[in-house]
Amino acid sequence: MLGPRDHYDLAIIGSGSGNTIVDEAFADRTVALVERNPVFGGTCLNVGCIPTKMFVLPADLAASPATAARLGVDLRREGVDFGEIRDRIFGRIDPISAGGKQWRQQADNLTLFDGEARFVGPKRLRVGDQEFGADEIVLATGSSPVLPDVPGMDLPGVHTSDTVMRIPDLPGSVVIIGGGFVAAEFAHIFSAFGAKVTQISRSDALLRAEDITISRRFTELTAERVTLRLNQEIVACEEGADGRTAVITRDADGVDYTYQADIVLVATGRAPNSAQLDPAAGGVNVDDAGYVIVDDYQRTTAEGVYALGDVCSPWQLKHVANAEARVVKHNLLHPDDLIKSDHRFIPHAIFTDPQIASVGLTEQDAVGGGVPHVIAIQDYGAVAYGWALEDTDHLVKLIADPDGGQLLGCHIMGPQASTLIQPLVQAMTFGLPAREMARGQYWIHPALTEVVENALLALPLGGDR
Ligand SMILES: Cc1cc2nc3c(=O)[nH]c(=O)nc-3n(C[C@H](O)[C@H](O)[C@H](O)COP(=O)(O)OP(=O)(O)OC[C@H]3O[C@@H](n4cnc5c(N)ncnc54)[C@H](O)[C@@H]3O)c2cc1C
Ligand SMILES: NC(=O)c1ccc[n+]([C@@H]2O[C@H](COP(=O)([O-])OP(=O)(O)OC[C@H]3O[C@@H](n4cnc5c(N)ncnc54)[C@H](O)[C@@H]3O)[C@@H](O)[C@H]2O)c1
Repeated sequence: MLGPRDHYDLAIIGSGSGNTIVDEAFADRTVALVERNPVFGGTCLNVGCIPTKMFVLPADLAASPATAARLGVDLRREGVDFGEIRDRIFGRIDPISAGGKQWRQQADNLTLFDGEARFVGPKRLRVGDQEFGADEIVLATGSSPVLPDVPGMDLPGVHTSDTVMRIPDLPGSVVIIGGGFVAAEFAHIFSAFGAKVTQISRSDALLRAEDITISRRFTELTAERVTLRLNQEIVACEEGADGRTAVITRDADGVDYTYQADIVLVATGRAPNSAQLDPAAGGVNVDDAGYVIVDDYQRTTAEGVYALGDVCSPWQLKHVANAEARVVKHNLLHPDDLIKSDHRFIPHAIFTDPQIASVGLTEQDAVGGGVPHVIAIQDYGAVAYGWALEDTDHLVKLIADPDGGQLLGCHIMGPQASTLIQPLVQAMTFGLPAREMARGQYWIHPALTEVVENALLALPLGGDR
């Protein structure tokens, strides 16, 4: 490893997507890489996308007896070995994280700093008692869970997604606070594993940022699997009976309720890790929500300082952080030929039950923004593979421009949604109109992709189908 120096060519703060930038193309540059967490590799690898999805797959299997029964197959869930699942997941992830750190420590042009970085002046950083400057700096410090400002959030039974995947045993009961992505995924995981789940949301529907049809139907389906309490504010968490934790809530009429559970998962959003950087000292401006302000080239307001990922991207998605890291990498290597980030058609998927995937405008966006549009809703149950699934609940909803038929928004809820959405993302990104997409290619019969084909054909665009 390169010993600490007073000056580097490049400093990168954060070992998540920031760690993907430096490769052999940077061999002639001195690099400082700073990570405050002893665990290397950031959120996605250690406490985010990867371990959650590794829990979701066994949860899907654990939930499958109910689906199988509808099809005349008697599957029995004999049990879920939570400890075995947890240890298998982290037995795989932890060595990848440790290996990534070791690899960086061996690089002869890079110093790995263990500690929290902050600006002490323009292009000048402090980590612990060490101070150094850098010609260029990349802020890739991610985001952290935000907890409601109520008493009891520090009780031992209260978890966030950072800690809940390493608990010793499967809890008998879980209260989940929140109605967003994290809450949806963990409600599926814990309920499928057999825990009694109570989900509490302060609003009247789950996943309210999704298209209104999806949000409403998902809320109804969730209420069949977990105890769902809507329109309740969190008042406090307290120590409950028998070592459990009590969650106190209040409804719109001022009536208080108490829910007791073995553990509480707080999933009330994430905020960018910018304040600890003392960005003002480095000339870096942040917005009211704390996001570092960047231009299309990922440049901050301070010359030579770039930012990427959750610290500057309200989308808070790994594929966005990675794409922005590729832009920053290019721009560091080619200062005379800068490229822009493309934030036009960013998809996301929520790996809950049922899966949800989406890209582009929702119906409420289109209506609210006065955007001319037509809509098609295609049920899974109306295509051949949907018959095989005996599907009754799931759908594809498309929103398109009535002139020209360009797709404006695509929303899928049901099996394989995260995969089915990809050709629609492709069509939007490359400007392929709906009719041409439907009729300009073969669709494998009777694959589930026919639900996308039929949704495209159902758009009221006029002309021949
Ligand atoms: C439970 C969960 C599930 C998720 N699932 C998905 C998913 O399925 N798909 C998806 O696209 N996205 C998912 N996400 C979001 C995804 O994990 C993030 O968008 C992504 O990891 C952000 O990457 P990043 O590089 O910006 O930040 P991070 O990966 O968080 O990296 C930032 C790093 O910077 C370090 N750091 C912060 N401040 C400092 C400082 N001052 N000095 C030094 N180091 C610092 C942090 O310790 C951290 O290691 C999930 C998130 C969570 C929480
Ligand atoms: N599959 C994926 O891509 C995936 C999975 C998990 C997380 N993520 C990313 O991580 C981000 C954070 O996830 P999240 O679920 O924590 O946030 P979120 O923004 O998706 O949902 C937060 C929820 O908490 C509620 N809330 C906020 N403050 C509250 C309060 N004080 N009291 C009660 N409820 C409150 C909100 O109304 C909302 O329902 C997501 O936005 C997403 O970008 C992505």
